Amino acid sequence: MLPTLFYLDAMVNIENISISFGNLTLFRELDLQVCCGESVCICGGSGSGKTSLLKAILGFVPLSEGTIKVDGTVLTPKTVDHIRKKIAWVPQELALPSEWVSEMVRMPFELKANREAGFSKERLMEYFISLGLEAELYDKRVNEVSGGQRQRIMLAVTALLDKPLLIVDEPTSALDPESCLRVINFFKSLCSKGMTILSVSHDKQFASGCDKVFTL
Ligand SMILES: Nc1ncnc2c1ncn2[C@@H]1O[C@H](COP(=O)(O)OP(=O)(O)OP(=O)(O)O)[C@@H](O)[C@H]1O
Repeated sequence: MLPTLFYLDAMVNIENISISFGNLTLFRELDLQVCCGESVCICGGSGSGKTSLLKAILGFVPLSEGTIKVDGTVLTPKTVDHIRKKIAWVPQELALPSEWVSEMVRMPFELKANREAGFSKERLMEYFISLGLEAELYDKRVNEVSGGQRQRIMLAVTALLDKPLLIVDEPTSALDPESCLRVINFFKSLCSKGMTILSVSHDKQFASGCDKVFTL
């Protein structure tokens, strides 16, 4: 009975997957389980396939073998839209085409997969405080905020989407140790509310603040 219970509690269940691009095989027969409410960080050398693994969970990169289940649903072309609705995704390079921060923070709520989520400036401001962001940033132009501020603004927005699974690529790459600690604590508070977080990072400080580290 125990294995069944374990799988019921897995938010992400990756079994025996391999990913290749033409002749380039990134990895073979990989298994990974991420339980509900857990924060897991994927580490590994540059080019080892960390981002490709995240994209495979979102259905953007095909598998050459194996299966991925998200919240109990096997990822297939038929289920991919349903699965994407459960995921808030923060890519490494964020280029949202907005002039103002106040516009940029609303853009993810206009996507088809996020229509059920409601934007709340009040909650966003609470997340700004947790992440050490000044409220005034909300009324600035996007080109007036730093890379590290933009990174944390997008983490706050993504949390606001209220999805069960948050997938983040290099959340602290532009942050100093103090801001990194704020992100670690922010993620801990999201996990304590039941959110599951899967991230990719080269940052040892960030990785040490996650529940588990998986090396690719
Ligand atoms: N769509 C694609 N088509 C062909 N090759 C690709 C594609 N996407 C990624 N690759 C290649 O796959 C390899 C792994 O890329 P990936 O971005 O997953 O690595 P990574 O571990 O996240 O790297 P980094 O730490 O440098 O960000 C790289 O050699 C990359 O060039």
